[in-house]
Amino acid sequence: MAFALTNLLQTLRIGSLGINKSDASDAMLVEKAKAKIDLQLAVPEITLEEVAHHDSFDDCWIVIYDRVYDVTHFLREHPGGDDVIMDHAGRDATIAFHGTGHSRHAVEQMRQFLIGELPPDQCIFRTGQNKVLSSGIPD
Ligand code: HEM
Repeated sequence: MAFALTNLLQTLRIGSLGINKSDASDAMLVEKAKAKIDLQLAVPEITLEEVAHHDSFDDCWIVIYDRVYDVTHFLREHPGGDDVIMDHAGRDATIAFHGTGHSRHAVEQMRQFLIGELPPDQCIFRTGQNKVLSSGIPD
């Protein structure tokens, strides 16, 4: 299903380059397809208390912008070193992550480690007036 939707998105992108198609209707279809893909990426809620249990080199979760990432297998490959991530193992690493000024590539790479999101009452970046506004951070 995801494969089919990806194909659809690619087809529409090519179509909207100008071959007799309404850009507006293309855009609408793309938005609908994206929404379906987003639904498929839905992840479970994980509390900060649960995250705190995963604070070791062999089992390392971190929170970035209210989302939970299992970076256990990424630690050794991290271009910035394993120690800087281990400093935040089992905890919120948002400020450190953002302060380092990670590239768009890093933000994209992060998606593959996503395992959950904080419950709404523990979110501090994506709730109420505090919606994340930084460019490059996943929607
Ligand atoms: C899943 C989470 C993370 C991913 C996918 C990730 C990815 C990357 C990547 C791809 C780079 C190379 C430079 C770039 O493209 O921006 C990098 C560098 C770096 N990262 Fe991360 N990172 C993550 C978490 C963190 C955290 C939590 C810290 C905490 C301080 C951190 C600190 C650094 C540092 C210090 C560098 C080196 C910057 C430099 O030498 O210019 N990263 N990271």
